Amino acid sequence: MNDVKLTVLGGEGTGKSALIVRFLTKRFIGEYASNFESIYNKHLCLEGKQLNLEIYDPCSQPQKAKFSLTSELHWADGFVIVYDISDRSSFAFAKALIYRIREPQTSHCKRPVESAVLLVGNKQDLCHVREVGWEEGHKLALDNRCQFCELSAAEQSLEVEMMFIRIIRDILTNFKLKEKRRYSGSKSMAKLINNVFGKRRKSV
Ligand SMILES: Nc1nc2c(ncn2[C@@H]2O[C@H](COP(=O)(O)OP(=O)(O)OP(=O)(O)O)[C@@H](O)[C@H]2O)c(=O)[nH]1
Repeated sequence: MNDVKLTVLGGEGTGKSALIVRFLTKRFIGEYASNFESIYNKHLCLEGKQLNLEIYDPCSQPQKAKFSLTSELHWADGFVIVYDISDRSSFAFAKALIYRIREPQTSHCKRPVESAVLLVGNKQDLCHVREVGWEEGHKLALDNRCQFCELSAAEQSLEVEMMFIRIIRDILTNFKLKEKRRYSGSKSMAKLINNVFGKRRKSV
């Protein structure tokens, strides 16, 4: 069974827990205790594969707090970055999170393939008090090689499920890419060794 590790990040009160619970239970629960982090497990079958999905919901960091993400960058195969379309400060925080994830891969988490990232503008039902336009979110995502969608955890169940399936599919694509690179890497290594030792055998 393939393990798929997903971290959900975003500013305080953007709806991270509501999105996760909606995906896991198809229900919307309005209030959650947010002073502890949680890892949720779900088994699902996708693209003919049995998957063990782990979703990490960190206890919220105040948006002004300095965050490192180092452990999340190590652990997660992909990220869902959530902002509230009615709260511009949560969009600025989402931008900072994306830049942190996309900054040149430092040695501590060198990855052969970029992490899969999906930017989500939540609380679309609050469009009457919207502060962040759809185009802004879409541009931020496009400019940083992320997927993008707007939705409402409060009112939409299918869209939330499709959002999670989308990021999981991207992660599975990355797994295939990594496999290919690993295989071609070992193949070229074998060729190199053969060239070196193969030649030496001939000269003896
Ligand atoms: N109108 C509306 N409210 C939402 C939606 N999603 C979440 N909320 C509300 O937003 C508030 C925060 O939701 P949470 O799921 O606790 O948000 P969170 O990001 O996990 O919160 P922290 O863990 O404190 O950062 C709650 O009052 C939810 O009822 C939505 O799609 N629409």
